[in-house]
Parts: sequence; C-alpha cells; structure tokens
Amino acid sequence: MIKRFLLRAKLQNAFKLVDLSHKFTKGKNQFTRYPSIRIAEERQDYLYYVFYLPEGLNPNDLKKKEYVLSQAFGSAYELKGDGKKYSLKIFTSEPETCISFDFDELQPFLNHRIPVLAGKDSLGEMHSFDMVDNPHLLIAGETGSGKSVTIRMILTSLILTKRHTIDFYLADMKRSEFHLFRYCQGVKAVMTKKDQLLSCLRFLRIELQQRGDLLDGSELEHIDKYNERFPENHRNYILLCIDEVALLKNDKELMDIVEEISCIGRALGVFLILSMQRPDGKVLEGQLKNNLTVRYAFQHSDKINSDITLGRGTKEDASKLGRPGQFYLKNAHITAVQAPFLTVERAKEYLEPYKIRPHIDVKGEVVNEDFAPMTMIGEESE
Ligand SMILES: Nc1ncnc2c1ncn2[C@@H]1O[C@H](COP(=O)(O)OP(=O)(O)OP(=O)(O)O)[C@@H](O)[C@H]1O
Repeated sequence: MIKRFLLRAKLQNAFKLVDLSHKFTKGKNQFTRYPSIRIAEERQDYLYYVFYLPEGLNPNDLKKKEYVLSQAFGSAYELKGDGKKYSLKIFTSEPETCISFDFDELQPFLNHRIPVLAGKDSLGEMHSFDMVDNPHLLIAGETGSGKSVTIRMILTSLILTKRHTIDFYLADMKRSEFHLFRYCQGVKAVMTKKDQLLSCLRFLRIELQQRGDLLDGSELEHIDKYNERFPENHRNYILLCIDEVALLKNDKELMDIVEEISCIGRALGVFLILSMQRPDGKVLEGQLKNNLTVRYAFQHSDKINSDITLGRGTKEDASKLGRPGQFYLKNAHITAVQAPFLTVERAKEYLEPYKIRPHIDVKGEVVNEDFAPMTMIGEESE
C-alpha cells in the first residue's frame, strides 16, 4: 500500500515539476488539474502506470514535457497513449545483454514470406518483420557494434527457412565473411569485387525489366499475385545484400542500379539489405534513403549521425547505445533491441546440411547434377 502511494507520488511530482496541468477559473477561484493516475503498481520487471490527461490539457504538452520521465525514472521507459489515456512502463531490470541464436527457439518468429530477425526488446519480446511488406533494410553502426553478426544471423535464418523461395546475391566488399554462405542452396552469388557486383547488378536490372513486363502484360501489381496466377512460371524473391555499401559510393552506375532496386523492387519481389559503418550522406542521398524503410541503428558516433539513420528529431540517440549487438529498430516505431548472437562456428554448423559443393571429375568437369553453378557473374575469384 505504502509502495503504491510512493510510486504514485513519484509520478505526480514529475508532473508537478514541469507543470503538466490544465489551469482554469471558476467564479473567483483558480484551479489546477494534473493528470489523474489510475494505476501505479510494481510488476515483475517494470513499474506500471495508467494515467489520464485532464480535460483541456493539450496532448502536445505531454510530448513537450515527456523529458521529465527520463529525468525521474531513467531512459528505460515506454509511454503509449491515445491523446487522453496513457500507459507508462518503467523498466527496472536490465534487458538481456547476450541472447544466443537458437534456431528452434527463433522459428516461431520466422514464418513471414521474407522473415527478417531483429532482436529482443526490454520486455523480452522478439521482433522480426516481413521484408515483403517492409522492403529494404539499412544496417548502420560504428565498427565493432554488431552489424556483421546481425547480418550473419539474418542470412543464416533466411537460408534455413527460405532457401527455396529466395535467390540470394551477397556482396562483401570487405571480404570478411560471406564465404560462409558459398554453396548454400539459394545462394546464387557471393561477390567480393566491384566488377562482379556490377555484372550482378546489370543482370538484376534486366530481371527487374522482365518482371515489370510480366506484371504489365498480366495486369497484376505484385509478383506474389503473378506467382499465384502463373505457378508454372514462378519467380523467386531476390535478396541483394551488400556489406559496407559506402565503399561503392563513387561508382555511379552501380549506385544507380541499387537505387533503382530500392524504388521499384518492392512490387517485383527484389529486396535490399545494405550495411554501412557511418550513415554516409552521399550514399543515402536521393531516393535511396527514403526507400530503405527499415533501419537498424547500432551504436553511432554522435547524435547527428544517429539522426541520419533514425530520422531528424527522434528522441532516441544511437550514440548512447552501450553494448555490441544492441540497436534501435526503426520500423513503424523505434524500439531498442538486443540481436541474437550467432558465432561463425555455429553458423557453419547450421548451414552445412544445406551446402551443395561441386564434385569435379578427372577432366575437371562438375559431375553432380544438383550443383547449381553461379553462372551469372562468371568465375568466382576467391
Ligand atoms: N548480438 C550480439 N550479442 C553479443 N555480442 C555481440 C553481438 N553482436 C556482436 N557482438 C560482439 O561484438 C563484436 C563485434 O561485432 P561485429 O563484428 O558484428 O561488429 P561490426 O559492426 O560488424 O564491426 P565492423 O564494422 O568493424 O565489421 C563481436 O565479435 C562480438 O564479440
């Protein structure tokens, strides 16, 4: 009872401190009404409040003065409301600092058409999204913040679940680790050089044109509908992932095609995952930035860079993120999450059953029929 009273008093004091109130006169008397707190209780990992704004108080006043909540309770809180009634959760326990990637546990979050994993929020809820509905992902963050591990877990989980419906084109300009995915079913190309990527992009541009013609010709607006109508001519989704895309920023033809995919890929079933250390203004100029509708903002160097990734005027600041693997997921909302951690060794174990390597005979020819060569970009050079 006393605890509830104290909890209530703490929020009331915060409202008073910033004068979040509606003042009015009745007759000769002046009145001040503060938000009315209906629920104030302690739950397992958080304090829970429900309060109502008084009649006459503009909800924008709450927005302007919301900073008092982090002053009073720290930054780990979640405020939701509809203009009158609000719920407030103040998280009291630290979110998990390391969540290991366990495919069996994660499977329930991988049943979208292109299921992209994000991470666990402070309430322990795992977030994932369907890239078909939310096309194109930007992953940005300082070196060592967790981008590569996150791309590894996204691609591994996609190969485990969707290798028959997605064609993967993977460009790794730092030559760090996409070799992991070579020979995996579904992976059409692993590229480490600009000229390979350029051939790939020219190929994808033709594919975009062909898919556009197919949709036009059949008067359909999405590749899913086309596949439903013409299953005999099924077109897989295409996922192009470019690690450290900023290394390509001076290559106009290349960046033009990437931008074209970002503009028209959605309906045609062609999607992008782009990563970069700094949210580079030059790379993200024009249409491209707006078309990357989902953002993972790992630790950034400062608030200015954080705003480039998350949008100007957001209260979240990715320069304040402290742990590797922690990032702000920006989709419809911005949520701090911790990505599942997948080591290279574990990823290899998961992927091994889905690899088809070439068997070469004495004449140097590939003899296994199930091996699909990556013909599109010519010889692999590694
Ligand atoms: N989800 C995670 N959970 C816990 N620790 C993590 C996680 N992701 C990354 N780390 C730790 O951070 C280290 C750096 O991660 P990672 O290599 O992914 O960074 P990066 O952002 O890709 O860096 P760079 O841009 O230099 O390649 C990892 O070796 C690991 O120790």
